[in-house]
Amino acid sequence: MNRVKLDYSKVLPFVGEKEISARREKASQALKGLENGTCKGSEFLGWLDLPARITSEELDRIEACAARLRAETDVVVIVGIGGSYLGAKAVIESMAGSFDAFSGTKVVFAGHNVSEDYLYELQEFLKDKKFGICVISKSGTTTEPAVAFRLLKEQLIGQEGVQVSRQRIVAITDERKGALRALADKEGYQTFVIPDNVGGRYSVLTPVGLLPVAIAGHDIRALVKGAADMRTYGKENGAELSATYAAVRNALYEKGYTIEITVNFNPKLHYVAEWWKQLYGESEGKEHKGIFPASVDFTTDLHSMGQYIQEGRRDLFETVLSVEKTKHQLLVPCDAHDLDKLNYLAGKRIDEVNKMAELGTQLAHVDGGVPNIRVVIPELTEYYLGQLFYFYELACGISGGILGVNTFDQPGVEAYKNNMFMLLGKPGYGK
Ligand SMILES: O=P(O)(O)OC[C@H]1O[C@](O)(CO)[C@@H](O)[C@@H]1O
Repeated sequence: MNRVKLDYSKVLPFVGEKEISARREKASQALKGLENGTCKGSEFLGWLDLPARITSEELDRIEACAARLRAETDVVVIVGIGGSYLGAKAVIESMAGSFDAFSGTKVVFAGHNVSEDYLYELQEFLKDKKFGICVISKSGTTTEPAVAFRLLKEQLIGQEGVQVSRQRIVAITDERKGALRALADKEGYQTFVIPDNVGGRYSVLTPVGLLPVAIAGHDIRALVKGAADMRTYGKENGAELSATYAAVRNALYEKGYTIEITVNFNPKLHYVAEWWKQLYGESEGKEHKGIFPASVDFTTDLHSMGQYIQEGRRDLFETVLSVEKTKHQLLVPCDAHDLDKLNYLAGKRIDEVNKMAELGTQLAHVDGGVPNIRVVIPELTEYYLGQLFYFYELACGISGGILGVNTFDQPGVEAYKNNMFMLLGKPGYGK
């Protein structure tokens, strides 16, 4: 099986194999805790075998719903925040053409902020369009998507009437409880279920990620297959890939490298890093512990963040997402006058320039004292994204186990919500 690979050779000048092996033992213990359900937060382990559990009938149902919405609408608004939008956004941004949005995109996002101008401008954009809404919330009560959904539902009813709106709204939420479940059942919306035992940041392979990706016209069966193959591969070798990444990053953390920067050299991966930041930040940032997840887009950000990474505080390490094969081919043109002195590149693939920038940057940052992990993705397809998602999910479960936190809860997210509710005068939240 051609697969995602891990190269931690550029970490060894900072932490030796012995230190990494010591964490591998902890990783094996953490993996056992996941596999036999004895870890903290074990009520949220539904993601572990999710890829194999997804039935062809469920994929059929998701694809049929996507086809219906694609046929009936000009655009579908995906309403959700955190894990209820980042997985879908990551796949869609990775698979879409860089300028597709300018030639009529099929999906737009809302509910991932509570910006008045964003929502106003979205409503203006939708005024002359036949649109659908895919509203996603596991709890069914998160404020940002709820505000966006209230606005968009009202607009859809205003533009198309109640009956049509009921056909154009699909809800993805809890099977039985929550405000969105109650509303969807009352209005008769088509619904899909987020399994109780799958947390939001682990839900990309549930309808949360799969339906928006299918609406956008991408291959959800390949996405699931990639994740399933990575699960199978892991079962055959003690989750070697994920356990190694977890062991290496924890060995670095224990040596004072407390910030991990996920780097891409392909801008389409920007939202994969955003998805990764929630997965790792919300899983590990507890008890005043955890590696802070950051991200940069190279070589773009080498012209903004490059100085800090090269010569700032030495508490950083990088994980570079490297896509081996580009989708297209393009050569540097030759110029008769060569006034820009670029003819030394003439005839070379643009990707060769990018790959040498990647290697040159890794070498410079290692020389500057920044350990470098490299995750190699054969090519940017739904299949390899599925592998990558599962690799990161399993590694996160293991890494949180090594850190000793409950990887699967997120108590800290309630603090801002309670203050916001109190400040907004929500009943029962005091003054
Ligand atoms: O799907 P929901 O319940 O609206 O939650 C959205 C996001 O908000 C969080 O609960 C944090 O507030 C994340 O864990 C989750 O992915």
